[in-house]
Amino acid sequence: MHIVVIGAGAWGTAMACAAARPAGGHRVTLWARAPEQAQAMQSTRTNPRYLPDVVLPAGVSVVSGPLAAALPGADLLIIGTPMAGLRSTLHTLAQAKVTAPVAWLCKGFEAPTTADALGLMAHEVAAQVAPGLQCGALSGPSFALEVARAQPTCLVAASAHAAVRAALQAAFHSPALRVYANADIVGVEVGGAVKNVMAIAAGLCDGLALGLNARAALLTRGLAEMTRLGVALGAKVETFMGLSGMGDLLLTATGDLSRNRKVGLLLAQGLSQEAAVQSLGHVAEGVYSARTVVQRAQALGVEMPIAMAVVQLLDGTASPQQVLHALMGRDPKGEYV
Ligand SMILES: NC(=O)c1ccc[n+]([C@@H]2O[C@H](COP(=O)([O-])OP(=O)(O)OC[C@H]3O[C@@H](n4cnc5c(N)ncnc54)[C@H](O)[C@@H]3O)[C@@H](O)[C@H]2O)c1
Ligand SMILES: O=P(O)(O)OC[C@H](O)CO
Repeated sequence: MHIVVIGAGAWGTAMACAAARPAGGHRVTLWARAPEQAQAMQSTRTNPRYLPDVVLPAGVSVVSGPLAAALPGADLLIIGTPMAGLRSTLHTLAQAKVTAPVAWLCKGFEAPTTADALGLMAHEVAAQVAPGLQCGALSGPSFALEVARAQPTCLVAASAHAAVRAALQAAFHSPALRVYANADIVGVEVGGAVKNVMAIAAGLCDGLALGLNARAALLTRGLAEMTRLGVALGAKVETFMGLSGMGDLLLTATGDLSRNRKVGLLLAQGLSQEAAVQSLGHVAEGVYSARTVVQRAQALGVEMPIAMAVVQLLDGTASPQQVLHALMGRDPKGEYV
C-alpha cells in the first residue's frame, strides 16, 4: 500500500513510522509544510523538532512542495495536521479530485469561521469542503512517542464508509497496533475533542494537589458531560465506553506525556493560557476547542459545568479556587440526570 501522511508534527511522524515498520511494510510518503524541515528529516532520518530520538524506518520518504504533487498514486491519505489545518488540506484534496480513502488524526472542534457560527467537528468540515470524499477519523488513546517506539496501542477507525474503516485497518493494524472499527464518527470525534478539555481540568486538579478522590470524580463527571453532548449530537452512548471515550480520557487526563494535561498543570502554577501554550512547543487542541464545546452544548441545552470551568480558567475570568468552589457548590442532583 502507498500511504501519504500530510503533516510532519509528532503524530503525523509517529503514524508514518507505524505504517512503514517491517510488520506493516507499507510505502509511506510524509509531507511536511516546511521544505527545510523535510530536507533535514530526509537526510538525518529523525524529526528533532517534534519527535526527537525516533529513527524513521527506511520505508518513509519525507517530501515538501505543493501538496497536490504528493497525492497521485496514494492508496490512502492521512491528514496529520492540527484542526486548524484541516479545512485547507481538505480543500486541496477536493480540488485534486482525490478518490482514495482519507482519514484525519486531529482531535477537536474547528474554531468558528465567522463570529455568529458554531465551531465544527472534522466530519462536518469535510461535509462542507469535500462532500464527495470517502473519509473518516483515526482516533483513540495514543501518545505519539509510544506509537513511534512500537509500544502496544489500540486505535479506533471511525467512518460511515466501510471502505475507509477497512483501509485504515489494512494500513495500521500490526502486532504493536490494534485498530478497531466503529461507524459512529460523531461519538468518536466528540470523545477525542472533549477529552482534551477534561485533561486540562485534570492537570489543574493535580497541579493544585486536590487529591485522588477529586481526580476520579472529575474524570467520571467529565465522561458524563462528554456522553451527554455526544448523544445530543447523535452519537451512540456505547462509543463513550470505548477507546475514544473513556480510553482516551483516562490516557490524556492522567498521562504525563499529554500536552493538554500539561496546560492544566501550568495554569495551576499561575501561568496565563498564552504562557502555558507557548511553553509547550506543540499544539494542545483543548485550549482551542473548549469554548466551542461549551457553545455547542449550550445550543443543545446540554449542561457541561466542568468544560465551562475550563473556559473561565483559560479566559482568565475566574481563578482555580473560584471554579473549584463553583463546581463543588452546585446543587445536589441525581447521578444520571
Ligand atoms: N501527539 C500526539 O500524541 C497525538 C496523538 C493523537 C492525536 N493527536 C492529534 O494530532 C493533531 C496533530 O498533533 P501533533 O501532536 O502532531 O502536533 P504538533 O504540535 O507536534 O505538530 C503540528 C504539526 O502541524 C503543522 N501545522 C500547524 N498548523 C498547521 C496548519 N494550519 N496547516 C498545516 N499544518 C499545520 C506543524 O507544522 C507541525 O508539523 C492534533 O489534533 C492532536 O490533537 C496528537
Ligand atoms: O498530548 P495531548 O494532550 O494532545 O494528547 C495526545 C493524544 O490525543 C492522546 O490520545
